[in-house]
Amino acid sequence: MSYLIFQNANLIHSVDLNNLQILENKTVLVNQDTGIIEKICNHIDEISDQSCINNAKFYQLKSTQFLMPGLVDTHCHAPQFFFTGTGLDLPLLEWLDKYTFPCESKFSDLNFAKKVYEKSVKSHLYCGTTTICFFGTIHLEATKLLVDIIEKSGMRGYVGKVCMDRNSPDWYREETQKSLEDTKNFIDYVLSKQNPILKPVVTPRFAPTCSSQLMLSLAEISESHNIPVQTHLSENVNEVKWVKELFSSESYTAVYDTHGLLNDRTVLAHCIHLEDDELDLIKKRGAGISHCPTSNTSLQSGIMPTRKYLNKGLKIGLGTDVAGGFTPSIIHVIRECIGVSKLYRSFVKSDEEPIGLSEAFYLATIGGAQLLGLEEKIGNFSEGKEFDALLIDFSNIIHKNDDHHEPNFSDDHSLREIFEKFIYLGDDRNIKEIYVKGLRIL
Ligand SMILES: O=c1[nH]c(=O)c2nc[nH]c2[nH]1
Ligand SMILES: [Zn+2]
Repeated sequence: MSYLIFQNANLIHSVDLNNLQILENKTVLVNQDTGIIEKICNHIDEISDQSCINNAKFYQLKSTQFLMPGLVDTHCHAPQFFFTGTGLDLPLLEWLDKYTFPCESKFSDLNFAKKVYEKSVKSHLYCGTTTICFFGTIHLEATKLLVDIIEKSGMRGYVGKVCMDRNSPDWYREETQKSLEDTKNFIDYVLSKQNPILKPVVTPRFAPTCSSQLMLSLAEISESHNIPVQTHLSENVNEVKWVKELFSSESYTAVYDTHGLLNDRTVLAHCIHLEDDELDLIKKRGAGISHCPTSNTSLQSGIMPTRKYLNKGLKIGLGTDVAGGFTPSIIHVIRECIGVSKLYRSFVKSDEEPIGLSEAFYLATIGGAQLLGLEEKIGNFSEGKEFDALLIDFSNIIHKNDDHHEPNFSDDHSLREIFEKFIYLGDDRNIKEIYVKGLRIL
């Protein structure tokens, strides 16, 4: 057995939605073979098994450093990295036609796919994302390649081959049967890797581009393999109207439910314009929501009423939704989550408390883990969980604006303040090391 022992470690993590715990000067014992955090204590003497200590690699952390859980991105499009930061002048349906479908159609070319996917995966990892839930494209081989690239990176990856058999250009659309066969082949491919940190996801793009037959059969595949589902729900008012027309349905959420796609493994991106009965249905089925505020602002989609959903007890994680969202950074999405909920309070509902920093951080870690069914494994530093962590250093970084980045831990600022500064002012340059399941991957 090999072990890691961190000494003088400051740890910052969420215990629950309202409880950000800051632990100073701890000793952390991680078993690198299992990836599990075996002990968090005040002093190495409290580790009773001497063989752990004899087989350990020691890290002495500085007072300017802290460990926080790896970030969870619960909704993102790997191919759209190609046009991130461009084409944000249109709302959803027009944006899909003008920018998204033309870009994604290029992933039939595996050389192009390799080039983009390597950069896409790296860009998320560098921002501190250790678990990511990706949409690929409709192409089987390119989406398999995406899985290979994630595996090589060492990240935890949930990946779906996109399914869509109508209402898109004929050069970016599948035959229903081929979509189903490729989905099954994709699932077999990922499962055959027997890699516990990789999971296939059944991925109907969204109701407008999926026939009833496709969605019903995808639901069966998800059920028979016990595999998660990801899709988009209620992002844009014209989209909602279109879905109601296409399916003569009382609600958008009911469309997924009547096709068997709503269950406790389902990740629903956006969920902005939902009626109360739709929220009740999502809750009843145990499905959860990926909140993507950066994207929602960029595509003029609206503001998700996060406080209301939290009060309902819905599962919520955060998503970058690149390239509707322009940044691969979940840290940035934390800021946006707080920012849009303040706007919501100012302009929509003055009696709803905005989301605070501790809560947004919870959503980016434990919330995301819950949404992906990983709450027993990751999300914080409880003993017995797997060690997915970022080592943050707020010193020794050459930033052009050093005034922001050279606080003195012990003299001028509390650890809590340093943490807040990192969330609002920090970036990938402050992320010194990244661990997944006990292994250093960056
Ligand atoms: O933000 C989004 N990005 C997409 O690619 C997409 N497809 C359907 N609905 C979508 N929403
Ligand atoms: Zn999306």
